[in-house]
Parts: sequence; C-alpha cells; structure tokens
Amino acid sequence: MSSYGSRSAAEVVVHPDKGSLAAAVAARLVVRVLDAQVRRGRASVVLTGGTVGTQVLRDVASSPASRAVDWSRVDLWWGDERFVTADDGDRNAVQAREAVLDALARQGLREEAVHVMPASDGPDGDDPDAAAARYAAELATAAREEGVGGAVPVFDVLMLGVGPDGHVASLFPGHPSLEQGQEVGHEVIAVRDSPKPPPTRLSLTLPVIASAEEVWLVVGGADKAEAVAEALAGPGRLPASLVSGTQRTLWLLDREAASRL
Ligand SMILES: O=C(O)[C@H](O)[C@@H](O)[C@H](O)[C@H](O)COP(=O)(O)O
Repeated sequence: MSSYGSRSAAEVVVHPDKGSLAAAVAARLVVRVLDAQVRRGRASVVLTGGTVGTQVLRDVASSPASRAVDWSRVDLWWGDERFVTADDGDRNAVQAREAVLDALARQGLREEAVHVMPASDGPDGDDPDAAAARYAAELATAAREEGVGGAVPVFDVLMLGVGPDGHVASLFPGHPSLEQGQEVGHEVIAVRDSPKPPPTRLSLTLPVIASAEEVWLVVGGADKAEAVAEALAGPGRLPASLVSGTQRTLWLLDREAASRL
C-alpha cells in the first residue's frame, strides 16, 4: 500500500457517548483553530458530514469559546459532498449551513472562505468530473495564495466520519474509484455508483487527506465498532485504515465505537 510522506501514529481517545464526543471534539476544534491563528495568522479546517460531524458544528456554534476565534481568518473546506442540487438537504454543506455557518457568519466568517464543493446544478451542471476539477482548482488557488507550493493549502485539521463499512469521505472499500482516490496527482475525484446513496459524490483523495497536519476520525455508535477495530489494526482494505495526518492522527470515539478495541 502506498504511503504519502510523513505519517503520524494513531492516538485513540474514548468518550462516554455521542453527545460528549461531539462536545469534546467541538472544544478541541475551537482550541486548534485558535492555536493555528496564533502560529500562522489563520486557520483552515476540512469539515465532514454525518450525524456526529454535524453535531460538532452545532456545538461549535453554541460554544462561548468560539467567540474567542477570529472567524474572519478561517477557511472551511469539505472532505466530500453528495453531488446533488445546491438546495438539497442531503448535502453536507446545507446541513453545515443550518448547523453553524449562519451563526459563524454573524461572527465574521467570510462567505468566500466557505469553500463548498460544487452542486449538480452548479457551473458545470451534472458533470461530476468537471465539478471535481473545479474544486481542485479552488484548492490550488488557495495553495498559491498561501505560497505553500503544493496543490492544496495547509489544513490545520481535517475531520472525517467513518461509515460502518470503513469508508471515509466518499472513499468506499473495494469501490473502483478507490484506485484513483489513492493516486498522487488527483486531489478531488468524482465517485459514481456509490454503495451508499446518493450514487454520485465528490471526494478528496487519500494523498490530500494525508497532507493535513491533523486528521481526526470522529466516530460514534456500535455499528462502527468492527470497522474501527479493523482500521486500527493497521493499513489494509478499509479506507479508514489508510488515513493519517502529518503531525497527528486522532481517533475520537465514543464507548460504543471503541467496544471492539
Ligand atoms: O456522505 C455520507 O454518506 C456521510 O457523510 C458519511 O460519510 C458519514 O460521514 C459517515 O457514514 C459517518 O456518519 P455518522 O456520523 O452519521 O455515523
């Protein structure tokens, strides 16, 4: 299995239940963003969908500590998106907007710093490959503006949910798109015939995920326990087993998700 530069070893933190997991991740996220702003003047976060990921955003929005963040110096990106119309409630971005983005906009978050993945009624219409290329170009522009010299900007933290099948972002185990999703040189891919509906999706690739300073896998629920145990046993067939951050790889679990460890 290919690796993508420096990898950090997995660290596991177990919380009592989904509610405390989401609250603790939200607190950790606020502090991480504050630290990044002190260190480099700004922060970039890659968001995930899913129930826990969305609850984290709600908890950020309602956290008094989030008012300590200068949201005008934060960029938000997405790890994957369902390729449906812009107003479809299935979109991670729509769920995030309801959960947090409007509240953070009132605290200074700039609309142009909210980098949603294109929708199927966007500028490229119903062409997911063109939409993937468009998002890759947006990442490259941000990287150029930061002067980091790569294809994507610095991600201070990239959050991922994990499916019961061990998928992360829209990278599914055994799916044909996974090959392209592992290749250096593709930053964003279109995924067709996804085993989980809706069938068409956009996803960051594994090398891009691995470029993040910190990768946090945020996982709650007993239905994830097998996948969590298999992924933490070492790199293998599950996409969740192949992700890591350059500085830190954190598995943030509730007790149920950790029950097979
Ligand atoms: O695009 C999707 O279908 C979901 O976003 C999915 O990838 C989700 O992140 C995980 O399945 C974890 O979801 P839960 O947090 O709801 O368990």
